[in-house]
Amino acid sequence: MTQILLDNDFAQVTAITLNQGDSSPGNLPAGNATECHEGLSISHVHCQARLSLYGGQVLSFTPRGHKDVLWLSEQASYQRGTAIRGGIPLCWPWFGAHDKQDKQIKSANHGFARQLPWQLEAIEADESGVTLVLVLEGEQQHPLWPNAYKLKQTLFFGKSLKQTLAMSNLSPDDAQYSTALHSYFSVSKPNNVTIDALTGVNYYDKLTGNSSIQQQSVSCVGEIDREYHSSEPMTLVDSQWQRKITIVSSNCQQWVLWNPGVDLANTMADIHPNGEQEYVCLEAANTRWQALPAGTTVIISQEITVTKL
Ligand SMILES: O=P(O)(O)OC[C@H]1O[C@H](O)[C@H](O)[C@@H](O)[C@@H]1O
Repeated sequence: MTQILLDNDFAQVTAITLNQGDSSPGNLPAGNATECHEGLSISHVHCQARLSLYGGQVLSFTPRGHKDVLWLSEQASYQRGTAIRGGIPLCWPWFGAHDKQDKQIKSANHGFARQLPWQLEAIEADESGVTLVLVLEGEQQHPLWPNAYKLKQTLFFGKSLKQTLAMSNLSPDDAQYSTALHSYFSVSKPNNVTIDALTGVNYYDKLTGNSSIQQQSVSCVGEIDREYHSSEPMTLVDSQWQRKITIVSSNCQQWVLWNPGVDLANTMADIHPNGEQEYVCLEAANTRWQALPAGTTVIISQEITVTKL
């Protein structure tokens, strides 16, 4: 039975179950996976959206009159111990592979926050949109990051999507974090996408290990995996779908541009055939260690807006 969590003049929020094969916003899945995650479906006059409590992960955001802004794999796994492929995974408390990773201590790529169940703390809705607060708290979660911590994610779904992540170090010891709001943007084809604001920006190419300056307009066609050192707003223009997605971040020093390309995607069980032709990841990130002193809170955020060309 569908549980309605909020129902007022402006919005309805319902609890849903997510499992494999379910990629349509707001629908109850008919899949037959052995495991599944709890999710929320949001319907507001300005948008439809969906998220997973596992990972505290936004999966879909569809402002009225537009296609979904986010891409979600049809073969995403909804099993514990794996991350959900698509939407906006939260990479925390480290981005990518932990640099102290060794054979003794295994460390998941992109940290543990995207593979833990978050708690829903609050829901509100008014004429401008729906606000949700999700929380993840823990201590001794991982040998490489034992500090007591609290993450508070505030999501506003309206004409735009506003995402704020407050990271608190609750322990008496200083810590460091790196992070990314790892957005998978749904596009007609990576080849049809331009991101002019990356031109002229210094970047580190994870595939070659070299740093360079982006001389011409960047191609979003994979395989590409780069950290651009810029905190400027980005606009991803899709010439075929005649729309642009603008992302404004705060307190993030990099943008990560990633698409696996066909050969790597074919080795990834959770990307459906040709799925890599349907998205570009542009991630608001702090890819290098940042201070998170004992007893402090650091906040990062992004706002995502889609408009017709
Ligand atoms: O497969 P995942 O662990 O979700 O990582 C997917 C990708 O995320 C980021 O964009 C990184 O820059 C890539 O190096 C990585 O391959």
